[in-house]
Amino acid sequence: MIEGFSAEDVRAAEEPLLAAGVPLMERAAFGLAMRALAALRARGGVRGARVVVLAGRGNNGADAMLAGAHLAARGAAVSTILVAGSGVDHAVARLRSQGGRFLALQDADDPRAIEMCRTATLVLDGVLGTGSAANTGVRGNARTLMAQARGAIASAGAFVIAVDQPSGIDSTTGAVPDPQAVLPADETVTFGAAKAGLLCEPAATYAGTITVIDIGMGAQLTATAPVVRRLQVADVRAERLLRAPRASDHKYLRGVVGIIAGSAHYPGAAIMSCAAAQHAGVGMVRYFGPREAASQVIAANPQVVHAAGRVQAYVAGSGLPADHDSQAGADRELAAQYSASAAALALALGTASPVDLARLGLGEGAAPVPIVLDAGALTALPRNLPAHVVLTPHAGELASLLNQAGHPDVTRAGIEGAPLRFARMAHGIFGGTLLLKGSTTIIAGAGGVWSQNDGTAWLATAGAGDALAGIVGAVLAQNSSLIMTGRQDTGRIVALAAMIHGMSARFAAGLHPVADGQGGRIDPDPNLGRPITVPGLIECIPRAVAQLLSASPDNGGTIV
Ligand SMILES: NC(=O)C1=CN([C@@H]2O[C@H](COP(=O)(O)OP(=O)(O)OC[C@H]3O[C@@H](n4cnc5c(N)ncnc54)[C@H](O)[C@@H]3O)[C@@H](O)[C@H]2O)[C@@H](O)CC1
Ligand SMILES: [K+]
Repeated sequence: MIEGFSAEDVRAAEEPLLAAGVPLMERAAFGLAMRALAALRARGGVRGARVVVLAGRGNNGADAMLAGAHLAARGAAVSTILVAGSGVDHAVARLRSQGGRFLALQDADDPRAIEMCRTATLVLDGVLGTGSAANTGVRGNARTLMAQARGAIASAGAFVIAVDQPSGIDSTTGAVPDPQAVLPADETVTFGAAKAGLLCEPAATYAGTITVIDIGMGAQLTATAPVVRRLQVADVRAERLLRAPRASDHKYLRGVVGIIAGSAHYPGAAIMSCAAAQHAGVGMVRYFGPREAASQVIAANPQVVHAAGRVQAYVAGSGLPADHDSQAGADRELAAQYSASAAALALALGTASPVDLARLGLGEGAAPVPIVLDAGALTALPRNLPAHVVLTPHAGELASLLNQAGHPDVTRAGIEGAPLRFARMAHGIFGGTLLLKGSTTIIAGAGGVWSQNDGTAWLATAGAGDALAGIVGAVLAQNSSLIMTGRQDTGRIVALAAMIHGMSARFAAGLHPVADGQGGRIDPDPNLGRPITVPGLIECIPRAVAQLLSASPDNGGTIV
């Protein structure tokens, strides 16, 4: 598990160690230098390599310069641009003593600074760290330089390491107030613990590979709640989050998912959602929909059962239009789908009427089960939903939900610029467990916030969300009794679903899974991969499940 902390909490954890004289900065700089050396060795060697240090006047710049001194001692040509005109004295002196050269920036347009960047092999971005004013981005001369240097550094093909964080991002929220002045990094070498903002969009896009350098403050943070967590392959195994079939299992014990999706006019979402759930390893998928749609679903997935009856989790709304009234008025099938979806939500809330239960093929006294509300089911939601009601909007759908909830100014673009903030806000309003789709998936629930980034940009394709809804339904069904008895956090299980979805997409794109953080690294596969289709992704779900299951014989959960 990767835990992302607020900059404030990391700084608070550092304080007692600093007071005790622990050389945190030396440790940070040494770890940074080791990563920089590895990057240089992979690019033709250290001796004679041209390293450019962009140093602000705070400790972030000092870290970068002290690392620069290690590199200079090993033969690299290290040039430092002091973007604020000066820097921490002892770090300047150390680097100078190793032969480092300096340019104290007085004029933001100084051509010498851009020229240095244009010929760099490696750039260390040490302009701003956790001490920066969060909501402004880089300012002054430093801003002008960063904005101009981006192009020069890109044309040099230089490897960029962000020191602690890319300068100008909000390391707690992941906001990027001034994207034009942020230098995209190939790697972020962060100290002590991952900062939450590195795990959240849009900042995550600028961070590249994240490497956490242990500077000995882990113990200080154990009592601190992380802002976000990220589930990794090893956690799924260690916590036995996936249930492998047992010899004594039959199909009902392996989880049954009920899918209320699509219609005769919109069968694709139902086909994909059912197929995804089936491939994720449940015992049965029941399809709730009109006969004509069902025949298409079954033609594509012959094992799907078109009969109402008992399930351990529902998925409702995929492939159903959001504007119920205008659509359903003209289409009786859609109207029936909406009312089945409403009945399943009522069951989850414990308020189902006999008519609702009959619609779902259930008898009196049927117990609540988890439900996923997707696409057309994401409208006019009640508040204070229990955790086992999972909402899976994309940014546009979340904007509509928040607009309906009395926040007319919230826009899709606004949410994309601050997904963590809006996911928390929506969870605060609606309760339940919220999965906000995006290049990084944010899950906000009663047990905290998860940020999963297991996929690939190829995943931005129609139908990927339908597959996700099916996978979420499958893992909820498999963990239904644990969730409904409070023995498992719904958010953790939804994070697992996002992980299966992302891994499947990477396999379909010919990529390896995102590397597992061993040695403190989160390493994306450098290959670009290839286009994927949603059926291709679905075919790869069993491979993702198998990888996550290995060494995870049984989660001990019973599905009833
Ligand atoms: N506190 C500690 O014990 C440790 C801190 N470390 C490093 O120290 C960093 C934090 O250092 P600081 O607190 O000195 O802060 P920073 O180095 O992040 O920056 C503070 C300085 O930047 C300038 N500044 C602030 N906002 C600005 C803006 N918007 N535009 C341009 N300039 C701006 C200010 O002049 C201020 O002096 C961490 O990110 C990490 O790199 C590490 O050395 C590990 C130990
Ligand atoms: K930085």
